[in-house]
Amino acid sequence: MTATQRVTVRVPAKVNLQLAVGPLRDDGYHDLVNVFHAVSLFDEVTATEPAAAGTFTVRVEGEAASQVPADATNLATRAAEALAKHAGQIGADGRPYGVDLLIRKAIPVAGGMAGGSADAAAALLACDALWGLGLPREELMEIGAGIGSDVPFALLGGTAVGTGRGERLTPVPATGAFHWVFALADGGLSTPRVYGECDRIRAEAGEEVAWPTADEALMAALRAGDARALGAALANDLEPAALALRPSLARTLDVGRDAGALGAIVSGSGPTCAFLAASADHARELSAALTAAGVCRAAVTAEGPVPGAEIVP
Ligand SMILES: C[C@](O)(CO)[C@H](O)COP(=O)(O)OP(=O)(O)OC[C@H]1O[C@@H](n2ccc(N)nc2=O)[C@H](O)[C@@H]1O
Ligand SMILES: Nc1ncnc2c1ncn2[C@@H]1O[C@H](COP(=O)(O)OP(=O)(O)OP(=O)(O)O)[C@@H](O)[C@H]1O
Repeated sequence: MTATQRVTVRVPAKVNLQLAVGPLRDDGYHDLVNVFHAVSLFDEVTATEPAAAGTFTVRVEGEAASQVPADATNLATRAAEALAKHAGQIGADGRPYGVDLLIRKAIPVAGGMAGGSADAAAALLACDALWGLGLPREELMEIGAGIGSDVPFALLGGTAVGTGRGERLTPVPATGAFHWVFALADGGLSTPRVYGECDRIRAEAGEEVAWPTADEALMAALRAGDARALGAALANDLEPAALALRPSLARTLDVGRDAGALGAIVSGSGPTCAFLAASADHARELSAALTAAGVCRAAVTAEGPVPGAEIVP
């Protein structure tokens, strides 16, 4: 261990600007073109030296804490244990690596905004610092990919295209800031269930599943910082599946569109819905309209892109 006794990392949620889902692979995953965008809705993960060397514990605070497992299945704990294994289990001082993790949750749970993946990414960065490993971020991203497809992006942040199962990332140059509103839903949706429903809908329609490709109009909108063009280009192949599993989301999307959103989309596997606004003021208006219509548990505003996981000084 180093002299550092406690490290806190702040980590953003994501929204998928384009989620093109290709054919189902033999390993149960789908090849994707996944345009990730990090937004200013953050979890915080604090890593502290454990009372007993070699132990891994986790506590969760926040409104949704009861929905998050506080045991070895927590994605943050799994990430810390994977990092300890990667580093050879025993520190330079001869003691086995271990950590007490505290997660302060603000990202909706099972909401399609990669909250669990964000916590895993934060735990990797926090334990790397706590244990004095100093691994390059690329190496942490590789370890993260073993925990979940969305984990590497939470370490990278900004806007990036993910290929493969979403873990192979290329940053996308984007100009300016985009203003978002997120309509949070009661309860979550299971990611494997939503992918399964997507496969079922496609099989029923007898569709040939195309190889996913990046949308050039979307890339141009990002380069130009053109919110109107970006709003028109937002696309999510998982949306029909999320709507089939949670039909009430159709009305949430309609209310946002009617209130003048530049784009309205289910975020990732849902059930959070994302709305692109023209300005910060417009985002506040949209948020008020969604709340007044009673089509969400809560509406929150955020900006993107923001950096990936960062140590809080
Ligand atoms: C929906 C998204 O959040 C969009 O960014 C991601 O694709 C899901 O990423 P994630 O939650 O990190 O997912 P993982 O933990 O890697 O995988 C969970 C499950 O989702 C499905 N899955 C995930 C990623 C992918 N490219 N194809 C899939 O079919 C698989 O059933 C997999 O068993
Ligand atoms: N640290 C964590 N935070 C939230 N959920 C966790 C965590 N660790 C494990 N989980 C479990 O993972 C499930 C999915 O949580 P998560 O919030 O990551 O979903 P999501 O945002 O829909 O994911 P994605 O957008 O990556 O598909 C939860 O229902 C919970 O049981």
